[in-house]
Amino acid sequence: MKFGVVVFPGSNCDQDVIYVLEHILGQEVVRLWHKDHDLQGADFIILPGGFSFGDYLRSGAIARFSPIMQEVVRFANNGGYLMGICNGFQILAEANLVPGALLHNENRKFICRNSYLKVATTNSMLTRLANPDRLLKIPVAHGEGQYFAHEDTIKLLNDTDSVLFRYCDANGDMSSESNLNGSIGNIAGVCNAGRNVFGLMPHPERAADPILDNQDGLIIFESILGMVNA
Ligand SMILES: NC(=O)CC[C@H](N)C(=O)O
Repeated sequence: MKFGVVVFPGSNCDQDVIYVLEHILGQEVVRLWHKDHDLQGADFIILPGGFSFGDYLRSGAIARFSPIMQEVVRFANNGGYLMGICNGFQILAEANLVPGALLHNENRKFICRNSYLKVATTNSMLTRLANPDRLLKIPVAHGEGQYFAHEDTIKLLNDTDSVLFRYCDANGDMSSESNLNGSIGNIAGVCNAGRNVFGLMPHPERAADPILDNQDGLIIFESILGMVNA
């Protein structure tokens, strides 16, 4: 599979995701500058994490108007696969490619720590190989990660099995203390109605290299590829 990783001014997780795809998973990756208009034939586009345009106005609010987003929107509307991680998720929400919005964390603090996640569905390209009985430990690092949507949208997401991940604690408990940023329904990741656009706040690329002693994020990339990297 050929991956395209979009780089905006202020992206800072592009190289991490490229490293995982190329060196851990042996995939072909092209780096796409935000001013480009050509997705270079990529089969799967990733908007990586970071602080595009310094998070001015709102995280993702300016990047959403970068020239390449015209192509990205067209690609997604034609069924192309697209994943936004953290700032990438914020850009997808600003572009209305996934439902909902990412607000400032409830405690108004930047949160940088491991999160524990429940895989809410295996009915998605990102989670199809995951074991729903096993929690994932994946780092988060964000100031604006509180998922919010109108209650009708939340109902629709639940009814259509479109919530991918929910925050919990190390025991799988979903009480309010385990909801690290105050997201509605502990939502940490969602997909769109077409199930081809995915957004998540945790950083699976930061939990994929054996040297880090935590490869819980790898199952997301392996699910995308439809194969376990033995
Ligand atoms: N790690 C990131 O992608 C940071 C996300 C975003 N800029 C925030 O602080 O909310």
